[in-house]
Formats: sequence, C-alpha cells, structure tokens
Amino acid sequence: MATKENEPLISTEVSSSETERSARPDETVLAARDLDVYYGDEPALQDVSIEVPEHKVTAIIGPSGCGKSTFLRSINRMNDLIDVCRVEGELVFRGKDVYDEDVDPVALRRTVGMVFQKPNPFPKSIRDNVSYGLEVQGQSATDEDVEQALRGAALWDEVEGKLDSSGLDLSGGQQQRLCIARAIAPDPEVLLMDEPTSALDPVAASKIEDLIDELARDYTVVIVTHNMQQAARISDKTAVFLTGGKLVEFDDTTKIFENPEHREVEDYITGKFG
Ligand SMILES: Nc1ncnc2c1ncn2[C@@H]1O[C@H](COP(=O)(O)OP(=O)(O)OP(=O)(O)O)[C@@H](O)[C@H]1O
Repeated sequence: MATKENEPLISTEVSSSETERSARPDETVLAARDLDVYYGDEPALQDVSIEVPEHKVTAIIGPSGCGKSTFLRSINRMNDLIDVCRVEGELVFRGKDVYDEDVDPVALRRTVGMVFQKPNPFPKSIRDNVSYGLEVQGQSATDEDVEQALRGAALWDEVEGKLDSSGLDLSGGQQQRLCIARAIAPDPEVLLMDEPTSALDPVAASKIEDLIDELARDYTVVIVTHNMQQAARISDKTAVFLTGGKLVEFDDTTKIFENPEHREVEDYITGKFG
C-alpha cells in the first residue's frame, strides 16, 4: 500500500548500532514454515512462514489475540506445557526442526531463552536468580558467570556488592533486567521477549530498549510488543499478525512502517483497527 512520498506512518529513526546491524546481510537462524498452531480445534496460527535473521531484532506486532505469544512460545516449545496445544508444519532452528522427537526441550530452552511480560524473579538472592539460569541446565555458576550475565543485562553497576539481597527488593525495571541476566546466563543464541517493557514505567522501559539494542550484538532477539513506536525504534524486521493468527506482512521494519504492502497493515499501524 503506497503512502504519500516522504510521509512515514510511524517514524523509524534508528540508533547507530541499528544502522550497523542493518548493514549486515540477513542470515536465517530460525525459520517457521507453514506453521499452524491449534488449541483444541481452534487455530491460533495459520500457515505462518517467517525467517528470523541472526543477530538482529525481529518484532512481532498485531492486535490482541492474533497469536503473537503463541508464535513466540512455539519457538522454544513452551507450548508443550499446554495440553490442548498442537503444532503442525516446521519450525527449524539451525537446520533442525525443534519438534523432532530427538530434540530435548530443556536443552532447546537453554539455547532459546525467554523473558516474559511481568518481571518474574524468584524470591531468592540476586546471585541465585542468575545462577539458576545455569543450574537448571545442570551447570554450576561461578562468581564470574554471575557478574558476566549481570553486566550483559546492564545491571551489574546497580547490584554490585549486594548480590545476596533478594531479587524482589529491586525496582520493576531492575527485576526485568535481572530476568534478562537469568536468561542470558546459559549463553543462549536466541532471546524471546514477550512484551518485556509493558509492565514498566517509561524510564525503565527505555533502559530495556537500549539494552535490547546491545543484546542484539550477541544474540538474535525476537520481541512481541503492543507498542508500535517501540517496534519501529528497536527492530530490524517486523512481522505483522492479524486476526485469525495469519501473518500478513513480514519485512524490514522501515518498509512496514513507512510503506507497507497491505492495506490491513497500514490500517493497523495508523490505528484504524486493532
Ligand atoms: N492456553 C490456551 N488455551 C486455549 N486457547 C488459548 C490459550 N492461549 C491462547 N489461546 C488462544 O489463542 C489465540 C492467540 O492467543 P495469543 O495469546 O497467542 O495472542 P496474542 O496476540 O499474544 O494476544 P495478546 O496481545 O492479547 O497477548 C487467542 O484466541 C487465545 O484465546
């Protein structure tokens, strides 16, 4: 759908590191091919095909109930925990279908970590929260591992010297960065983030956005967000799901926000529906 020249629907100003990232060629690390997901007989995703590029930020946007979280949970098989959920089609990570019988979901979740909407640290010390990320995978965590993960989550400077205090005593934004530290401790390749800033105040949210930009240097990030400005600011690629769990458009973020192909996408982005 063409828009008037020089009139983007949403401004997609990018930071310098995003420009560096955008200049890198896309190398697919994760691909959904004709993916269908059902809850009982109800389809939540229909015929979704998408190629997620390595070390870039891919945003998943769309109205409530269109299957964004379902898609994210399909990638690291969190949907396995829902009895009525059934997956058809392919979800290939580094050439291997994650639904193959010989894939261990726990090992998969080490490589494909997840951060949720509401910060959910355990009622344990900051150190134990981070160590858990490794210990759940059967590895022990050294002080260096803990420091490295906290540094990676841009939290170290705020918690150095109080690693034994409770993770629950941190602010909401710090708790979310602690959850990110827990997710990156086992050194995953992919980080799935399900609306990671929607429970935070704008300052805390902005810190997480900056952090996501940093994280994309080391990890491939897939983020679900309701906030279109956020998707425009931080992502390289954007996938737009619309009602019925269909992927309507997937392209460079600038293209999606400045000149989408589909009228439904333009209507969604300009707030005409959704
Ligand atoms: N555990 C479940 N059991 C049955 N149906 C479910 C379950 N989880 C999600 N659904 C249904 O699947 C569809 C997609 O839900 P999903 O949570 O993936 O959408 P979403 O786009 O992430 O929504 P939101 O933006 O509101 O979080 C919805 O119709 C929802 O009701």
